[in-house]
Amino acid sequence: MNTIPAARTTADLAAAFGLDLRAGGGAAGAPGAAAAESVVVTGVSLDNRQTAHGDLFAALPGAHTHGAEHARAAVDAGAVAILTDPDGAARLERAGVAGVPVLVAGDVRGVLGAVSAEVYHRPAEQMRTFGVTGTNGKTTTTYLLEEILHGLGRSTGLIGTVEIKVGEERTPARLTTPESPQVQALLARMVDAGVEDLVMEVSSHALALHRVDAVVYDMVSFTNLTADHLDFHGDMESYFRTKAELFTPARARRGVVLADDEWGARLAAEATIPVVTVGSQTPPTQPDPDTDWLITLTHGRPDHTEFTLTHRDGRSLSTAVWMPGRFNVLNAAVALVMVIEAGVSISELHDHLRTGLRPAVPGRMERVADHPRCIVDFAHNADALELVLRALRPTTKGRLFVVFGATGERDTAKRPRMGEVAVRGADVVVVTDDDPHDEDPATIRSDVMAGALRAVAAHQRGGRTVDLFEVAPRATAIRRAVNFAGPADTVLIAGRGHETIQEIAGVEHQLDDRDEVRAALADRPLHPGAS
Ligand SMILES: CC(=O)N[C@H]1[C@@H](OP(=O)(O)OP(=O)(O)OC[C@H]2O[C@@H](n3ccc(=O)[nH]c3=O)[C@H](O)[C@@H]2O)O[C@H](CO)[C@@H](O)[C@@H]1O[C@H](C)C(=O)N[C@@H](C)C(=O)N[C@H](CCC(=O)O)C(=O)O
Ligand SMILES: Nc1ncnc2c1ncn2[C@@H]1O[C@H](COP(=O)(O)OP(=O)(O)OP(=O)(O)O)[C@@H](O)[C@H]1O
Repeated sequence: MNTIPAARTTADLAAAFGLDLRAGGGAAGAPGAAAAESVVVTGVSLDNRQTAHGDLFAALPGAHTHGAEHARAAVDAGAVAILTDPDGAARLERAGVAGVPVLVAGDVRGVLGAVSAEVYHRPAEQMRTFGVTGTNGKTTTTYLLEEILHGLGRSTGLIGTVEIKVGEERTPARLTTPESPQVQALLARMVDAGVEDLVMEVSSHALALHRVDAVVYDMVSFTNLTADHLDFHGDMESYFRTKAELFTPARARRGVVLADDEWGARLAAEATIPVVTVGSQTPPTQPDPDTDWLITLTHGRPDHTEFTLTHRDGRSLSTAVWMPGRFNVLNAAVALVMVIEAGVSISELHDHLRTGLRPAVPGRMERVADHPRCIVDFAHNADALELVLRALRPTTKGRLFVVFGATGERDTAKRPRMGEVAVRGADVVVVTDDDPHDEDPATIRSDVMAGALRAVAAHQRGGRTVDLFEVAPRATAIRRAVNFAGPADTVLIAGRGHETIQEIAGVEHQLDDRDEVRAALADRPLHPGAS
């Protein structure tokens, strides 16, 4: 619900965005031309199931349907005007949808962000905005940023994969970056709730699908780019170019780029906004001597890593991040540099940094139990899986188990690669289901197994043994791994993190990896350990 007095007439919107205003498509019962011009719009929606009274209903062409097919239902739900493309307008006319004015644009997605921002009174301009992009690390970095900003006494709002937070109010998220009407409505609610800083994940889908048009972030960051979402982007080059769009003046004012990988280095060189670079000097990567902020890992402990961040000009800070994995130091460094480059001095951060950063990120390296140590993580591509296994190895006294699968109807190329890295990094590999969606789970598992088996064969030649199992359903796989593990072992359950719904053939099943671990441990009296 938007409590900002959003109000724009259809004539205002038509004039501002060059839209063709039609009085109800000429159908019987349509308002006259004058009436059509003065209809007041108080919100925007693009799904009839989320339409409220006073909304402009954006009827978009989609991969499955045209929103115009749902316009009648949207009007019944209270929509007072429709924004669509010429095809949509023709559909409305054919279906005899009447009674509300129709605004026509050549490319509805192309104008929707700006239209939504206008209807909600451009809320992004009324707070400080931070956006984070990258294949991995967006969610973690946003929670780190939120923690740092809270430490400074700021009131924050957060939009990301796990949840949406407006002040104290928390709602589970459906997309990493919502569609533009929801983004603008949320931002308006945040302004209303007194939020000073917005912290938000910006996915590559969001950039390609215009979900954050009309938001010019004050500070953006890039964590990394690795193979994922190639079903949508086609190849790494176009995936990179989509992400790089965030580092242009139309979308952001300043940026922070983690330049450890070739993509980061290239982004820093090609960005058309001022950017600072962050780099680490831990082997195997060597930072560019021109790196602005250098990360040095000082002490790796089982639960936290201490590190120092030094600017070329001599400024320096030391702190720790209480999440396992070198990659979480990088996430923490990016979050800190974003805040510092936004104008906060290191001395202002001092008290907070003394205790280190301890964000509670649901389903990200979340330690669910000890003896065996059971960790639930969201690693769902080959790079993340490899890094997580590498991060857990030094603190695993016994064997390292991994239970994971791959998502259905998404990037199929990553499946065998995930199988390979699991075998390379773990001692016991259990391949199971992730979210199959409408794809046959057995086919997905066999794609993952193909890579895993190749890697097992290679390892055997090298004299190392890895136990490989295929177990479904997922709850059984978790149970087997937990039962089989000894107290000194580590069991990583990867891929679903915070998620609680598993979709199989259109049916949603309740499944929370963390609950499954706890249940399995509860049935294992010899090795109690659930925390
Ligand atoms: C590939 C993609 O992003 N698709 C998005 C696209 O779906 P689509 O083209 O299939 O839409 P459609 O189902 O044909 O519907 C067309 C229009 O009719 C409307 N409609 C449809 C049915 C109905 O009953 N009523 C109705 O009004 C829809 O809202 C839509 O506006 O438009 C829909 C609504 O506008 C989005 O919800 C949908 O995201 C889907 C759910 C999705 O899964 N997207 C993922 C891939 C995504 O965006 N992921 C990124 C990245 C995450 C990461 O980094 O890991 C994210 O930001 O979440
Ligand atoms: N900087 C990083 N580099 C590589 N891997 C990382 C990094 N940070 C986190 N990861 C791994 O990737 C997983 C996803 O992390 P996170 O949720 O923070 O990223 P994300 O970009 O939000 O992912 P998604 O867009 O899929 O939601 C983590 O569970 C961890 O395994």
